[in-house]
Amino acid sequence: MTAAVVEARGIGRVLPGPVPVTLVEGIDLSIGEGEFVAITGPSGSGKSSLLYLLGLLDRPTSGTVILEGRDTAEADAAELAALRLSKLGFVFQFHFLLPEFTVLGNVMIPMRKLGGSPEAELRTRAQALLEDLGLGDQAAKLPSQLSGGQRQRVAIARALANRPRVILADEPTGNLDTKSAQTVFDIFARLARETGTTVITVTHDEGLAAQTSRRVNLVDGRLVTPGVR
Ligand SMILES: Nc1ncnc2c1ncn2[C@@H]1O[C@H](COP(=O)(O)OP(=O)(O)OP(=O)(O)O)[C@@H](O)[C@H]1O
Repeated sequence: MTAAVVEARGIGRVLPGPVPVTLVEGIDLSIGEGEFVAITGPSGSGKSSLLYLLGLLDRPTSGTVILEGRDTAEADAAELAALRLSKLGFVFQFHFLLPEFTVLGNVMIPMRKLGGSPEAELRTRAQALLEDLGLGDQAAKLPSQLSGGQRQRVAIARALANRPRVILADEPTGNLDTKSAQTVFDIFARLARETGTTVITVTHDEGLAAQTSRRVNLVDGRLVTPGVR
């Protein structure tokens, strides 16, 4: 078996307060290279919370997340930010593209942040990513000139900018029509299959979840095996 890319060891997240709120608890997971995983479960079951923990956007209050064999429990905020920038790519329900930047400019933002390559090389790589996602002729446009489905594909290109090991997506099709939603899942499946990128996506769409290679089902913040209560 190949080594895990992302591993959760007994992770839980409790929001402190007079009445503490448990978002997730006791999650053990090991996700390998090129897996395409759907996190499913009823509304409020903790899907987004789990995704944020796996994506190092939030810290567990118990347990730990291991990324490519590295225990992130001791990492400080700057180290977590560096890991997110270089190893992870995020796609959300809303595209969060910067409206004043062109499509190409948006894809180049994480590349510039990471640095280390000449501008011309970044430009070429961003253009190639857009072409790969069927957006080659949209590079000079502003996000406002694109359709919702195209904007989400730009957001995927931006998530792929620094060649992440893992793409984490939170209801990436929640705002899209059926056809655009299918395109997003086709892209994810191809990325996983052809490039070995691990894709972890939250979805409440059963038809889309069925297209992934693995389901992680949550009920009340805990993992359950589908069909077993
Ligand atoms: N900041 C917060 N304060 C209080 N409760 C919260 C907070 N964040 C999340 N919760 C609660 O924790 C639970 C898990 O939330 P989470 O968003 O992870 O669930 P989800 O499965 O992604 O839900 P949905 O499908 O509706 O997006 C929910 O009951 C939610 O209301």
